Amino acid sequence: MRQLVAGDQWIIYGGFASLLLASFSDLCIPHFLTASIFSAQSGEAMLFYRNTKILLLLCLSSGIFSGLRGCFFSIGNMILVKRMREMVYSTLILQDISFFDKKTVGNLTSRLGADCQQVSQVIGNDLNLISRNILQGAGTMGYLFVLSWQLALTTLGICFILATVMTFHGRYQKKAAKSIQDITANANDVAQDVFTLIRTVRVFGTEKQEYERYLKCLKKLADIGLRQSIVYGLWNSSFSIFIILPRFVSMTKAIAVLVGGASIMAGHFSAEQLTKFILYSEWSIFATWRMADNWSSLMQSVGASQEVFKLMDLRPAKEFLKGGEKLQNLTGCVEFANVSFHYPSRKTIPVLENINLAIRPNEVVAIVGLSGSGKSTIVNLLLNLYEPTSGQILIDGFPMNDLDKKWLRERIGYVGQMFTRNISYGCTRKITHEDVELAAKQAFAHGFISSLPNGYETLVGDGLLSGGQKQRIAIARAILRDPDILILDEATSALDAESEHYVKELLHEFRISSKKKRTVIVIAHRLSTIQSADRIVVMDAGEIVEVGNHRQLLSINGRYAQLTKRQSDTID
Ligand SMILES: Nc1ncnc2c1ncn2[C@@H]1O[C@H](COP(=O)(O)OP(=O)(O)OP(=O)(O)O)[C@@H](O)[C@H]1O
Repeated sequence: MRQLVAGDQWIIYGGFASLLLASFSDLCIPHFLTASIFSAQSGEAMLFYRNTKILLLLCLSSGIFSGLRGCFFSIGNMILVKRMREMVYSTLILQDISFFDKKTVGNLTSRLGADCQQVSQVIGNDLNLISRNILQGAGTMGYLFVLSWQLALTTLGICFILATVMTFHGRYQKKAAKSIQDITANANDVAQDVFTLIRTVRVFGTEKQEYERYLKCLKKLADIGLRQSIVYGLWNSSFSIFIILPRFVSMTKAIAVLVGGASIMAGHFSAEQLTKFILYSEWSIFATWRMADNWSSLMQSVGASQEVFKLMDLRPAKEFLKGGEKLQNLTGCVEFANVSFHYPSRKTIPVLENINLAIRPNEVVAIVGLSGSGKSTIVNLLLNLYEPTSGQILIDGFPMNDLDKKWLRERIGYVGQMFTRNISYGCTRKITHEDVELAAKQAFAHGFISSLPNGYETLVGDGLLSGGQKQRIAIARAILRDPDILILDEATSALDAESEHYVKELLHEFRISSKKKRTVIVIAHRLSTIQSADRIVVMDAGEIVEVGNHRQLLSINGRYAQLTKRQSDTID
């Protein structure tokens, strides 16, 4: 064994000072700034080993990785924002809009929050720590083999056992994390649902049931959390078997002292080498353990981020992939040629069957029929929210698929059943405040808008306006867009009789007085509102059963006549 020589005391003092500084700096100064110089490992190193090159290298690598950690955190945060952006964008432009029929808003917002954070955790923390520990573990293990391959094999065996337990533990954590994220998303769904429908909940007195529904999700979460803790405890105890009370009594140390002591007695090994060996082996085991810990965290993140990646991989709608043709002049001729359709979420149930319908420019066509007969689905296809399963839709004689979808949508005005957004929403042409006000006046919305505290600057939320007011805003929006094809889907259902009368007149004038041709498609349950339409299309169970004007349809005494009679009976 090497004797202490002059100057060694400075190494010992330096070691102590370094350890003190390391403890102090860990408390007061960001770790990554100090770790490279004053890490606890370098203090230990100076105390016990003098300047071994490998040790310095390890300390340096530890420092560099600690330093890099700050950068990784920033990168992680940047990636978090990027992932959130990508997820929202890919969801907004996705081709299969029926995705939203399966996923709820609460579910998506949960993915956006918790799941995206997990993705950033992988990048910002886990990957960096794992690579640091792999480097440290491999470095120390290499040096252990240089010191004594027999003793190194003992340490390698322990590391191998830890790595095996780590693999199983990691797999479990990945599964558990996925379940946790899914259940959290469900819990968010329940909460969102209840808060959105709070009026219904109050009216029906179902507060307790809703609370219990939420509690059920939380209980599931607590169960998984408990199982996770037990598994983590088992994993930790497997480590403690090898390192009991870290740094004091160690099983590895005991084995090393036993085998190493025998080697020293036999003169194959020096005491200095044994000391180095014990500390290096401890270091390599700690590196394996830390790696395993980070691995399980990585697996948790991977499990939790699966849904985010699935969302980002959604196929975007065609209009976001390719342009398509823009017609110079759109006359508003719409033709459904043998169109059949079923919703992607209900593939076995046909909603439209062999629809053939040609709508001429400047024509007002009303679509009527019982609830669920497929009226809104026709509009959904025309708005290109879905694609026909067979057949095609032609616009001015061009297959709709070949046209630039964004351009086409700008030319379609849509007044839906309940849609709350400001008047200028989605209007691409240049407009002034006067244009907005004029449209609002024409739609009989100016009066109530002016009485709002912020007037035209009001942000329109769901709870602010009545059904009729929302419809008037939607009509004003359609007027402002000045579309070539106007679709009114139950656009006047919530209006009082007087407003409805004026709005109907306005829409009529809007079509006639305009210099350009404008096609109007109206869906209405109240048949009195569509009597003046040029043609009325009667639908039943996804098929067109009658076409003609009001008088013609009454004279054939078919489905339309039946519907009209039932409605007038109800009124009487
Ligand atoms: N997103 C959807 N996913 C699956 N099925 C749907 C979807 N939307 C509508 N359906 C189904 O398609 C059929 C036609 O619905 P659609 O909304 O077109 O009827 P409608 O005639 O407009 O009814 P209403 O007059 O009540 O608005 C119905 O059976 C309905 O259940």
